Amino acid sequence: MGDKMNRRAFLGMTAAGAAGVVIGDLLGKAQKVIPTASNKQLGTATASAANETISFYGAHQTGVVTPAQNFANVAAFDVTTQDVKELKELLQLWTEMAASLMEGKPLAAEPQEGKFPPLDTGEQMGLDTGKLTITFAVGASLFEKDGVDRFGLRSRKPAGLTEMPIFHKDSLQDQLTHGDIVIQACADDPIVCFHAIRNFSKAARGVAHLRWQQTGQLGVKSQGTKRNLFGFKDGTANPDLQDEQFMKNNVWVEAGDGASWFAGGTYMVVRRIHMRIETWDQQPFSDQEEIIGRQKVSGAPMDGHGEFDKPNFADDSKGEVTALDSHIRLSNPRTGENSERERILRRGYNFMDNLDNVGRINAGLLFVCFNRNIQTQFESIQKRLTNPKLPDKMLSYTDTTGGGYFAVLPGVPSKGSYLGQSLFT
Ligand SMILES: C=CC1=C(C)c2cc3[nH]c(cc4nc(cc5[nH]c(cc1n2)c(C)c5CCC(=O)O)C(CCC(=O)O)=C4C)c(C)c3C=C
Ligand SMILES: [Fe+2]
Repeated sequence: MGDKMNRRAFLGMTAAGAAGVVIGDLLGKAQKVIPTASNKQLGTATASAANETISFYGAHQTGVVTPAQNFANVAAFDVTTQDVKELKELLQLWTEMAASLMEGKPLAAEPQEGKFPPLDTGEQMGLDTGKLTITFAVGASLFEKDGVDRFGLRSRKPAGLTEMPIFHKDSLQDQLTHGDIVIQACADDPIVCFHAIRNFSKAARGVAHLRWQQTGQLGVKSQGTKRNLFGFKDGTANPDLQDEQFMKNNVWVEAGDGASWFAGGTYMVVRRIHMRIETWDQQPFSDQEEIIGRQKVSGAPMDGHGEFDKPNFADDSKGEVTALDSHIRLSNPRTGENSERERILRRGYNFMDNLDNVGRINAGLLFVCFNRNIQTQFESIQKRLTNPKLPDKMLSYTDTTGGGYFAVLPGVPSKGSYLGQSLFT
């Protein structure tokens, strides 16, 4: 009850958002900041000269073509309300919150009047926003669950948005898989990411709750392409983030692709891939390179010298230089016209979650990729990697335990609009 009233109060306060007032401004004016010793000393996040912020507003959401920040927190929610009005209100509230957080503004610096918990939990105060991006996406279950058209949205589901299938050798755990809504928070500070997810969850109480969440990180001061936990450079063959033509062709959904409300969105694939670190660490150096299909130190292809040299598979049809079942050769055989059309934008993070229940290191890759068509891009690649007749050599060293398929909502063009607005109109 308290939470519901709290959210209503928040929404009431932000009703002015529709008239173009952002939460941070509004709360900044409506609620005075107590000049405690700590915030006097630290100031608000926006006060820092080094504070780099990214605008929430635009035709596309951020966190897709944004260069990967050092930390990520990806969280999936189950929507518990059956009332579409409450779902819409939650998306409106999250819109205002996300815009404010990305600007480095606190949601509120002060307890509310009366006996309510503070609107902002506060652990980010004094921290740089760290280029925080917050990306919202929805799963197939939001449109239809167990055959039920829960919110009258069944007919709006983009055709390519299915529940993530179980691929060969997958070990999906229900509590780490799927979800009605996913929020990806990325920033150069892990507490900033955590703070965002925590406050979205807090604001959702009674309407949606966390189903799973996964943190991830990259090397903080590494030079060049970051490495995964097998010790290889990961991202070398990724498209150039400045390549707008590639993003238009392979990442952003267009109105003609199907559901017109989804234009400007993209499909997000998440795979929580546990890596059998202890087994991998016993493999000879040369075997590790053969499995990946690249040189470990430089990241160069097996037949090249520099990281960005192009492998020449055409002159190696028997796989004597780059094994036919190496990871890069199966991921991108570089034959036929499909190769370019199939290309995805990868944006993964390493995860390190202590030990599992039998004492093995519980670490791996939080694989995230964005693509315009899951079936002809991600799935086409994934099916080659998991083809039982010639599986990716790397498959013996990984177990995929969670993730899902999600539709990243189109961007919010300006203040006063909200996430998913086109879905409801
Ligand atoms: C289905 C898509 C992919 C999954 C799942 C996947 C998992 C995965 N990958 C690595 C490590 C590397 N991957 C590399 C390249 C690469 N991987 C995919 C796709 C998937 N990977 C693609 C499309 C490519 C690019 C292929 C190309 O065009 O050459 C590399 C090489 C360096 C690079 O280009 O990034 C590494 C290393 C791990 C560890 C992993 C799961 C745990
Ligand atoms: Fe890969």
